[in-house]
Amino acid sequence: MLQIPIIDFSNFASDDETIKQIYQACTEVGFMYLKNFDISQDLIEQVFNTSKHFFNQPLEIKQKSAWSDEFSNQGYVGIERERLNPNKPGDLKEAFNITTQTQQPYIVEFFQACTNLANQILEAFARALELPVDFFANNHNQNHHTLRLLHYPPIQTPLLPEQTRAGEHSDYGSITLLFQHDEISGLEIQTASGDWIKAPAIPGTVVVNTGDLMQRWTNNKFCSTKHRVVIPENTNQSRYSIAFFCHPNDDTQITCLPSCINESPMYPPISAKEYLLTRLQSTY
Ligand SMILES: O=C(O)CCC(=O)C(=O)O
Ligand SMILES: [Fe+2]
Repeated sequence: MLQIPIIDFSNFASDDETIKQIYQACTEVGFMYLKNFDISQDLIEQVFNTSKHFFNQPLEIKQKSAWSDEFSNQGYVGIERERLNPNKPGDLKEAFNITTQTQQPYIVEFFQACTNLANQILEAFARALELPVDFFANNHNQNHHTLRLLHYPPIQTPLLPEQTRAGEHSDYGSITLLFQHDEISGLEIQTASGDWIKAPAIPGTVVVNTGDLMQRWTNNKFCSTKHRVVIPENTNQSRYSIAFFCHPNDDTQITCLPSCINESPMYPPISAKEYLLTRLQSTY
């Protein structure tokens, strides 16, 4: 049975064994849990508190900072507005997208901490693929990342057929860091054989998954695994999570890496910006 590995990240810079584990996770699962990474649990807790405080406000207040378009891709996204699976009903969640323009103190600090961790992970990926260590990080230095606070409210209305908290999808960017809270899980990932396995919250860890652009870049060596958030048994509880979506620089051409190609590349080159805009346009 396929499992999502838990990898100790503390010695990533010097330990080849860590790099091997990361390579295996990216090629076989597309998901991993990291523990002993450099973001304090206190800071993560502060951001969850900020998130709860924000979503607790009346809808009229939240709507004042409503998401307006995929070009700025920031602000409040109301319940059922987004369909991560465009063929299914709207997702039973609300979200707040944050880019580098935000001023809120804990958020600014957390955004920076996530950027640093993402760069370390990108460095580990480069080593795993025997590329120059700063290959991926150099293509991510213009800060096009998005931090997303997510709230899945208690289910109060009857569900539409096949409606869920987040429809099955793969992430669009290069990597995603996902912080889960409490025991109220629901995150599931799809294995190559099509089964769904649970990805519960594990205290002290961050979930890391590789997105579509990383899959393209590596010519399918690293997998962009489908995942979803299902309705829990106890429908009265809220679920909170925080996702940090890493995006390469807008003008980075995502061209299959020669070292990952056996016969011919599986994808034509595409700029990171063009790919992300196309995907965002299909989900709102
Ligand atoms: O909330 C979660 O656990 C996952 C959310 C997710 O997959 C996404 O927003 O892309
Ligand atoms: Fe996702």
